[in-house]
Amino acid sequence: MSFTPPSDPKKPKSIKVSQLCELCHSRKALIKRPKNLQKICKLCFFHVFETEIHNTIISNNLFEYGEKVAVGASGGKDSTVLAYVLKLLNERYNYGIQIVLLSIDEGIVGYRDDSLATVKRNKEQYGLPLEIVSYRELYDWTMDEIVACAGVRNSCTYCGVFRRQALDRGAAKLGIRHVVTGHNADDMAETVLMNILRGDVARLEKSTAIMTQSSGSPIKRSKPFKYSYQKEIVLYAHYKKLDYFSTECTYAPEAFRGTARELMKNLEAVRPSCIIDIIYSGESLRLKPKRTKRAPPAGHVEVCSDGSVSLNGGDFVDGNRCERCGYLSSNRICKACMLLEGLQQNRAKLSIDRDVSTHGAARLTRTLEQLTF
Ligand SMILES: Nc1ncnc2c1ncn2[C@@H]1O[C@H](COP(=O)(O)OP(=O)(O)OP(=O)(O)O)[C@@H](O)[C@H]1O
Repeated sequence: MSFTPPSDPKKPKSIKVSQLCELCHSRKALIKRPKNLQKICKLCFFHVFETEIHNTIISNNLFEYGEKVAVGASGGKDSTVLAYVLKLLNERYNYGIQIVLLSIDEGIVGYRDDSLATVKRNKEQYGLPLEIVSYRELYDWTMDEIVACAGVRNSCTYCGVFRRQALDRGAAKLGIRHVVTGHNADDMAETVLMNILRGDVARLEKSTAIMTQSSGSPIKRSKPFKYSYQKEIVLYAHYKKLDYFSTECTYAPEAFRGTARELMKNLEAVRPSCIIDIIYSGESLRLKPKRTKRAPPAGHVEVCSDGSVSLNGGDFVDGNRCERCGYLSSNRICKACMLLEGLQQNRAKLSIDRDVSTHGAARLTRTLEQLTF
């Protein structure tokens, strides 16, 4: 491509060749791509970023024409960029999908309420319908209450199980069978690393799948940002001036995930391609066939030495429904109901004041501190 002359011919700016975009060779390079350190201009960055996501969508046949798709919208950078880019690509390439924003309100005062305000603005900005489903309406618990009852240590376990099911139930309510989330390449690599370090072979096998579907559930999940670097998502949101919420969750990430994240960041600083390389390694692993092991009894909840909760719902039955809540579950009792049972036993013991409308977790924590056992 030819060199673009400066806009004011009287004041010619000498652009060093090294400062020109390495892709169009005409505009000034403004961004060093975190993925491959290429120096490129803003327009080429938008183009490559969007095109790589389009290629991921097409090469993995993520969407069917006419399909209704729910974007798991948390108001954070990843899902905000996902909603924006999906709408743009859907119009540009005519995927023929109908996009809906689906948000889960976990009930974390001072965090999720603020991020949901962002999603409500995104709804207007992008002209997309929004559905909000809350833990309170589904489980009669908020995350603030759960943390006050079960402690902050296991909060990610509870939140993860409930959010997963809540997204499914929210989608089912809307008659949607496909949920897309903003999980990015960094999240993927981090998960592969964590599973390797834990020796969790069963999870390792599934951790790089772009599309997943639980047995017994009609709802599939996909991750169009599987190969998109977090730093590039942030850059895109910044240069596109997207409206997103950037505060970390009140409850710190699971300690081990935090350590794996730190390790990934250090590795990326030395060798940026290691994020993609870890994903490729995960995809290429061939695991030994599994040995069958006798399952613990149904409803068994085991707290491991690292504080994590291991769940077992007994015999695996495809297409089953949970005996308690009636929602689709591959186990006799779904994971959410197993966790709820433990929480309810604690609630009965502690008789926690449920009115958290004013002070959230702080109020409940104080209530707990006043109790004697
Ligand atoms: N409360 C929620 N409601 C709907 N979807 C959610 C919610 N929380 C998370 N998700 C979905 O799961 C993805 C990964 O969530 P995670 O908690 O890891 O947040 P994240 O990496 O900070 O992403 P984001 O920047 O979108 O918040 C999000 O991108 C989003 O698609």
